[in-house]
Amino acid sequence: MASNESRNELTKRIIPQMTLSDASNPLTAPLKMAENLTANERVQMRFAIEGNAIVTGGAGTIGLSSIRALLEHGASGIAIFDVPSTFTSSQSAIDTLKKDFPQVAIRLYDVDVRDDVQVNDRVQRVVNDFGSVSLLLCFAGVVGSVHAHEMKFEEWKRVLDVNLTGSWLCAQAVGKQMIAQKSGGCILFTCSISAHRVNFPQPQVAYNTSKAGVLHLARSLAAEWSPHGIRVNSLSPGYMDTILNEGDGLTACREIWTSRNPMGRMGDVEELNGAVVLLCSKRAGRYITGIDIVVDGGGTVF
Ligand SMILES: NC(=O)c1ccc[n+]([C@@H]2O[C@H](COP(=O)([O-])OP(=O)(O)OC[C@H]3O[C@@H](n4cnc5c(N)ncnc54)[C@H](O)[C@@H]3O)[C@@H](O)[C@H]2O)c1
Ligand SMILES: OC[C@@H](O)C(O)[C@H](O)CO
Repeated sequence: MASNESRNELTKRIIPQMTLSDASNPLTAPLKMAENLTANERVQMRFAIEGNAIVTGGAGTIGLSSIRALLEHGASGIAIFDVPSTFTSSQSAIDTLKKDFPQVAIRLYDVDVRDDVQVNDRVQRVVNDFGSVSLLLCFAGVVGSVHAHEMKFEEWKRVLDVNLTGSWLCAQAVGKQMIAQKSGGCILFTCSISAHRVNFPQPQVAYNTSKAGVLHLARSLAAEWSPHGIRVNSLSPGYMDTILNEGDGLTACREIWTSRNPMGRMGDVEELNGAVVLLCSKRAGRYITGIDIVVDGGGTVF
């Protein structure tokens, strides 16, 4: 087994800009826990969220719920990336967040995650506004239920462009910034149980494929960016009780989904937040990278 030092030399030889055991890499620096803390303070510290977060699709149902969890655990700033129409429909929920966390800057950025120019521009604006970015959570996503043999190319492209290419563009723009900051970072993508097995009964070849792509995107970036102190993971929700699962024939599918779930129900978005906090916390999540957490009430066991 290669020692950390010899692995570092090897890594540097192959990819010279990488620095696995650089003292500034938060993933290899010694783990310090402050002394003289109460048990409660230790718990809080373990699950603390540190720094500023960019949250794509942050004005959507799961995005807003996750932002609340990040704020409850100490995030210092939130940049929400979403489209104008969703900012309008979620205006009152965003106002409530701002009222509940008056000490934290919560800023909105209109961005279509499919557009690399927009994505890079908005990430730069976040850096100008907040000074730095420590976390990226990608929730921006669309769903489509069309039979494969009837699907138009535009529909395939719509789903793949938002779910897979959009996740990649945001991760690349933020990852470059994190590497330049030299203080590590954390990226969390949203997959789905459909990244693991095909959704049924709704025909969702583009959606399923996009989410399986995101799963491997997370693993690939975890492998490449650990030497820069950046952890990359993904979350796979099962069927959650959200508007994404209404309309387009999906409401009728709910009975089938719940009948195939050991808990016999859909999930509440709050039930995702334990996994979100674990994966995003600098201490509790420190040795976790390249994994996917499935939160589905056991929906993938049979
Ligand atoms: N709800 C579920 O059951 C479920 C299950 C598994 C995975 N997911 C995934 O979780 C994520 C969030 O889902 P949700 O239930 O909160 O749905 P949602 O529709 O409430 O949220 C999706 C968000 O993405 C935004 N978005 C869409 N296209 C965009 C674009 N081009 N640029 C920027 N933003 C864009 C939307 O405006 C919206 O705010 C999605 O990626 C979805 O695939 C959801
Ligand atoms: O697989 C579950 C989800 O990804 C999603 O809620 C569903 O596919 C939308 O129809």
